[in-house]
Amino acid sequence: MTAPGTRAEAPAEDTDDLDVEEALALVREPHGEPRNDGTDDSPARTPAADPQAPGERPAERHRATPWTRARETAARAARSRTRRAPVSVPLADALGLALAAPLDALTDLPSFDTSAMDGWAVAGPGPWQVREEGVLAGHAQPERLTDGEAVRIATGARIPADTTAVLRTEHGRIDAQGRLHTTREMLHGQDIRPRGQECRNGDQLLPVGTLVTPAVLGLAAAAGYDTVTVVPRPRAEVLVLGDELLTEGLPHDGLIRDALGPMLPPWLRALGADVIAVRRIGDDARALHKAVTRSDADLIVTTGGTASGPVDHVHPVLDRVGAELLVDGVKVRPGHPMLLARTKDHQHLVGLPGNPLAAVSGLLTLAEPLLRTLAAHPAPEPYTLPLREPVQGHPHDTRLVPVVLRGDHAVPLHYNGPAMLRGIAAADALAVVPPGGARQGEETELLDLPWATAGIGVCFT
Ligand SMILES: Nc1nc2c(c(=O)[nH]1)N[C@H]1C(S)=C(S)[C@@H](COP(=O)(O)OP(=O)(O)OC[C@H]3O[C@@H](n4cnc5c(N)ncnc54)[C@H](O)[C@@H]3O)O[C@H]1N2
Ligand code: MOO
Repeated sequence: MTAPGTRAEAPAEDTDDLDVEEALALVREPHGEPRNDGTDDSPARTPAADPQAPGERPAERHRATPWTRARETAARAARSRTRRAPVSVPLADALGLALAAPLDALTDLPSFDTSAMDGWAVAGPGPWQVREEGVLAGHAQPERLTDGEAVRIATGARIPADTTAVLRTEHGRIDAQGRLHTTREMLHGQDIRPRGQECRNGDQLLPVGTLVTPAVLGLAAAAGYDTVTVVPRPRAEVLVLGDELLTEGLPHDGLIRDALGPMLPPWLRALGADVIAVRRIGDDARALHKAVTRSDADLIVTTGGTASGPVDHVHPVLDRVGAELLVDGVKVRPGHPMLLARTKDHQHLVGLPGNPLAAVSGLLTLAEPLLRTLAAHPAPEPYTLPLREPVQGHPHDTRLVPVVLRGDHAVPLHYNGPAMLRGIAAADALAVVPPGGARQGEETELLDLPWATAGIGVCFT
């Protein structure tokens, strides 16, 4: 936690400077005018000209991992551990998981010769005598037809033996003698779906690793499955740190509402995790130590306490449990104090900074590649769009800036300071702005947000 007075007590190089992200948020309004309308959460100041980022000690810069490498490290960390055993789950629980076994057809599809249309099953050339009883879908095997005979048939019904074609209702006419005539030329086998047209029993329908979408669920059911074998969701536990956090009501007396407790669990679920617990730890090193050592989650996500204030307990606790720090700071704004550690053989910890947008940045930089790899999900295809407005860059670090997608452009949003959620709450994606910034019209990589690509109902299961 950033304790009251921390900045005042910090070494001279840290004291006066704004965090660069906060400063940039002030000056990146249209026409490059400094903003002074009270909508940012930092005092109206201009950024320092010093190329060393404000609020940052040289040692931190040296240690911090470049953004792209940090993401690769997180994915590699997940690959380096043994994957959990595949599980068999009912179709209703499989959405969003990856297949751990190929989906092989358990039957021919269709499993019997089927009528593709409502009409008549006919045998031989017309006109045909129409039988009295029709054939409906789901009913017993109909009687064989003889040449010159027809029978009423519904879409999906079994084709009687010796049927030569199905005549659609709209292409047939019954004369005064009750005989059926076709009004069109008919082909042999027309509008019959032959057994095995889509697949034969044992054919591979989908390979290992396929993401279970609603369409996959439909195919699996059609092919005879009640359960599918999938890679289990990685289990995540969220530890919310900070004595200043309220879980309800209005902020008061220096206390603020916990924004991350409500935000992270559904977001982690959208990233493929099963959130097994959310614990409030306060600023209590012993409680944090206990929670970390007792957890059997695949991923522990902490919020806050990553910096070096008097109650920032994440580093000391990681030291104490003998964790291996894989990433200790990332060259990204916001969120540079984020970290990734291996706490046990099969467990990692992502430390998200407490500032809410910085936490989002940590979530997408470290937790997303880790969870995606544990869940055996494919990496999203990188894509770019031109920026509608220029975005000022950090001198050394990547910036992640909330944008909305409008037509063929990404439009940067305001309210993108590290402590703000107003921009991201309206955003479709985060633009990955390289060190030095991006010009108007410059093609810029985008990270989609889960609700923009899949919709809340699909993703946040
Ligand atoms: N001397 C330095 N101070 C700070 C530095 C630095 O480099 N040197 N970095 C700043 C940056 S950048 C960030 S980001 C934060 C990260 O700090 P922590 O991870 O230790 O986070 P806290 O100090 O606990 O909290 C920061 C801020 O966020 C608020 N917060 C915390 N948890 C929540 C929550 N669940 N919901 C809403 N808001 C939360 C907290 O009250 C603080 O205002 O450190 C800077 N300081
Ligand atoms: O720049 Mo910090 O990393 O506020 O988020």
